[in-house]
Amino acid sequence: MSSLFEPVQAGDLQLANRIAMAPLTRNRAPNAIPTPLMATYYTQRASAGLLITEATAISPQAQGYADVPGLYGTEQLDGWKRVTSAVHAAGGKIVVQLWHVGRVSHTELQPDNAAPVAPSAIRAKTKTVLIKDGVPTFTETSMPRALELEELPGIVQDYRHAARNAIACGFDGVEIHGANGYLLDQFLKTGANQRTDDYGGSIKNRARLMLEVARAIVDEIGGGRTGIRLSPVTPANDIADENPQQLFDYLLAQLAPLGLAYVHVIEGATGGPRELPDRPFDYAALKTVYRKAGGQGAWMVNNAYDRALADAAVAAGADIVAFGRPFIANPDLVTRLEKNAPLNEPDRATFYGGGAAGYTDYPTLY
Ligand SMILES: C=C(C(=O)O)c1ccccc1
Repeated sequence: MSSLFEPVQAGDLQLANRIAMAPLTRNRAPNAIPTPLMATYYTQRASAGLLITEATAISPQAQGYADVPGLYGTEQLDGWKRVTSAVHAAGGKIVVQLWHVGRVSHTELQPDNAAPVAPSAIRAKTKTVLIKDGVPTFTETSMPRALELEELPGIVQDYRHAARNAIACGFDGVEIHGANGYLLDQFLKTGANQRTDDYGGSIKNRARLMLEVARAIVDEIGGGRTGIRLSPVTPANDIADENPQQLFDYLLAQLAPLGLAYVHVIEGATGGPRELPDRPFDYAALKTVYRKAGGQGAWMVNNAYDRALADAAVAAGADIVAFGRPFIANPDLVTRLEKNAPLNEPDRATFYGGGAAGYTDYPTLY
């Protein structure tokens, strides 16, 4: 029976163990430029089988929170090269999560203070983070405008270009952020997408943009270096769909032939309950659909896992378990899990914004 602590292959990625660090937004990249402190932070956690970076904007339009990194400007790429070099020197593997926030943004963060973009002009009842007088401040998102059909190929190109940049920066691959009510998830789901053109209405049409992006990235860097993150039933950022099981069965069947390195599935509400009585979902059935359609990518599971739950998931067939908040406070989480050692508790007050406090100052066991 597989163990959390044994090596695993995910596409082209040979991982030392089955523990991944989930993407964690930390708002510590002023002007979207990764800092030396970020290189320290990721390197401290390099014992993870796979590091997945915090969500990283593919373009200025893709930005939705203050001080989150980008992957489209020279200084940003130089910052990321410092991160990947340091992680590789420590023996780690790292992929970057490619992000377009869509409607989860604010005019203050958009080029020319424009309205954020979305599949439809429907405001998300959620908040984003602006920095006001140096203080991270949760602020209502702005009313978005609906993207014109003619704009969509350009967004697909932005994803392709970001994937090319990622490899040039030394990343081992990319993770497509298709979850948590951001742009690609907005197009997928009926609560945010009420278009009447080829990108709205039917399940096939609503999945179109996500699949065009996935195919473009696979064409650019290869499926073996491409993962995707999905959240079938999360309510994050005011997202919902009328029939998630049918929607994701279709999506996974279409993703199966792409040879992806992994499929990363958030179970339940992101950072919240794993079971949602009003939003039932059969994850095992979804994995079966993916495998029956020929999908061979590693199956990565996430949300509120601990050692016992992770062992059970791996015994039941999960290939990788992603841990989020535990990695914030425990840079040596792999060792602590293996030894069933106590975990440091994360300080929520320093999750978003700031400097070394609550970022690189958590103690290790040894
Ligand atoms: C990128 C995020 C996600 O995927 O939920 C995020 C953004 C801001 C705060 C927490 C998480």
